[in-house]
Amino acid sequence: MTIWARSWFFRKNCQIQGKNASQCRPLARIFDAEVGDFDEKTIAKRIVISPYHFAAYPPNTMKLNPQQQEAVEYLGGALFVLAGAGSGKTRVITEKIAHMITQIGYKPQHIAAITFTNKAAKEMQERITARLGKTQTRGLTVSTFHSLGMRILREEAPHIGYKKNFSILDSADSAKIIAEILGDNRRDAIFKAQHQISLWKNNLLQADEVYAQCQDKWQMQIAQTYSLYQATLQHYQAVDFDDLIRLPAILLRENAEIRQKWQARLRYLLVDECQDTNACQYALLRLLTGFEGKFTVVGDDDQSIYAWRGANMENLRRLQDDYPHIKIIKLEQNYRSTARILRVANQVIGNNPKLFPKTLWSNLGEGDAVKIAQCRDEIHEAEYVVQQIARNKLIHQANYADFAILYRGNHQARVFEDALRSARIPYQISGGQSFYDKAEIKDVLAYMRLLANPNDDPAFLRAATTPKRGIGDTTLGKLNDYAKMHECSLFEAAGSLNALADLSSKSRESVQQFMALLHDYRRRAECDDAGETIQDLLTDIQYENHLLEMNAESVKLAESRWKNVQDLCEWLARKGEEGERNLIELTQTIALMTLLENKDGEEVDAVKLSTLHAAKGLEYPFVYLVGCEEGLFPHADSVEEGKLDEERRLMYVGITRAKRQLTLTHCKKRKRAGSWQYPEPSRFLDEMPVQDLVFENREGSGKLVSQEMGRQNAQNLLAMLQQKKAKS
Ligand SMILES: Nc1ncnc2c1ncn2[C@@H]1O[C@H](COP(=O)(O)OP(=O)(O)OP(=O)(O)O)[C@@H](O)[C@H]1O
Ligand SMILES: [Mg+2]
Repeated sequence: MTIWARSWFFRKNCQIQGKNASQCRPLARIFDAEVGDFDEKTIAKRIVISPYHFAAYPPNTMKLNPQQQEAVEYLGGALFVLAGAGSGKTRVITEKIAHMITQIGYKPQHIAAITFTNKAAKEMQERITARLGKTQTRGLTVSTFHSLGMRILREEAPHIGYKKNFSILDSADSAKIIAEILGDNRRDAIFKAQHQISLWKNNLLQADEVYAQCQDKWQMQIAQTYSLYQATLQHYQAVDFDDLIRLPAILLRENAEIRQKWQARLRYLLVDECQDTNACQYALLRLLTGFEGKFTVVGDDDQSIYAWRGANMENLRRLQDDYPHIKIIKLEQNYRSTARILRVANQVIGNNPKLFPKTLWSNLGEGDAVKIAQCRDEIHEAEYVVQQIARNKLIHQANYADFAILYRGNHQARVFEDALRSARIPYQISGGQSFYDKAEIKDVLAYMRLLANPNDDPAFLRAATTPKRGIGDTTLGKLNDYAKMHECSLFEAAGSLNALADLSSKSRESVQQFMALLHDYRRRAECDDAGETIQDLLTDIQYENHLLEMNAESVKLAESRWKNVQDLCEWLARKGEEGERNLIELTQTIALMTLLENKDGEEVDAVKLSTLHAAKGLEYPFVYLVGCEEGLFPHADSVEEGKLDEERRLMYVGITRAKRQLTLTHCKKRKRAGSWQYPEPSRFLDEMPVQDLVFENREGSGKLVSQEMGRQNAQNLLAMLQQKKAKS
């Protein structure tokens, strides 16, 4: 049996796969010599014994195809690599960086690669480091637009009226500010206002520019809210998520000197997933690359799924207007999925209007038919999927990490978690509640923010009251009144003798003790490692005890929360060892991670549970796309708002995550908001080529019906689907 080496962009840097370790090791060494500088231990870690892959894939050449090669070598000006899913766009970016450094002589510090998530950035960085070694990649920027924006802001903050220790507010903090301005606590109203402000910001519109565009009274009110919100942020020396890109873009647009400085610093930009850039990100790209257009962007219009966040795939078309000489390279070979999976994907997306026509083919063989399974309800659906995972793992001797369960909304995850837990199958959730969104992490972060930036009132409010220390609502109310009257921060108010004079002696003492603690740790933060400082602070405030008291009903829960805090401290300590000791910068970095995604966990062998949005760019041998029902996927709101095309692109993204086997499930009934609903199967299932599908129905007992009966049921279902189609 032959053994071969496969590169994996997203799961690990490199894996050598073979029948057993002794077969792999010699190859790993050869591979190692070719692509990286791994030590023996790393090689051992990278060996994955998986006869499943062994049987499933033809030997995979690492060689780029001619179009990829052309894209890698082209440095004549702006380049747009336009291609469908799994065609190696992301690979082109990593290979191009390697090529530019090793063959052309670019200095790594002059190159910046922009990815969509921190996780993708981390993986790309690891991949390039494995390819070129640490020394050759020192100084290379691989980050998200937000991280790059933060870097620019950190350096240029004074030019836009900010100090370098600005805070980054999370969405909950900004919602609170908006609620206060609106004088409205209804979640819907706040969310709508927040969303509108965010859209304006992402379209690079300043508060005073939006008035002219307002179409109704509500918009006028939100425009006013936007102005006040921005003034509040400035007062707190804080920025929100959108500002991280908007402010640098405005700064570079208006200040030629700073623009030239950054253009000289970042001489070549490579952007992955460019179909999801919004107006602000596009403006930043243009401002950083100048008229010469020294950039490569890669993207797929069929995978644009972030319009709700202001992403605009018209940017892809604008590229051609803004850079008339831009070179366009199309990649058409898909290296990820079997032909049947690809046909299903192509036919579904074929129902959308085409921005750029392209074809996609694969030579990985026909593969298995795509399975459509009907389940009784969501519990049955979860049991079915888990059963299939256990079965396939055994048959194909696959790893757990080869399986992904993808869904439209986070709320769908819980039943799958329950089923996986009872089957004792390890799993990892991504795209769900972020590690950094957890209350205990936000508590610690509030202290860090306050130590870094005492003007940060939201952080002051949280820290002052966690753990409880005798500073109650009345005291905070009085401090707040004083701060408003004197236009100062709560921190300044709490330090003012005049403000304290208004408090009872007990409250005054509590505030003074709190202030003494802050002063003490602010001094320490200036010279000590952030990790040590925070660890000592947590001991001082007896934070572990606080968690035990708050979770008196479950010691286990308290322990797991404390463990999360310890994880954060370990992360800080690790950063300290790597030379990043500055509390201000670390706080900003963590805040950004809060806003973007989960904690970067160690890659473990576990089934992945993910929203479809969070699965972008990733790939798995076995994919279960669950809840394919009208109302859920496509989502009822999208249908109502006429955003079916975007839902269809999301389906395309989901289908194209699968390498070998794809199963789509739907339920006959589902409990929503406490009552049973009987949804129709998703219209996207009707759009799939019948010859590439098999239908699997299950009888009441939960046992699989015989193959023959299954076929019979499939015929019935098919007839039903066709009837439905004819009716519509
Ligand atoms: N020339 C090639 N030979 C063999 N495998 C390749 C080649 N190019 C890419 N691949 C593999 O194909 C898979 C898909 O590549 P990649 O993730 O770069 O595609 P993509 O176009 O970025 O996909 P997506 O649109 O989902 O982001 C990866 O496993 C990658 O290693
Ligand atoms: Mg990609």
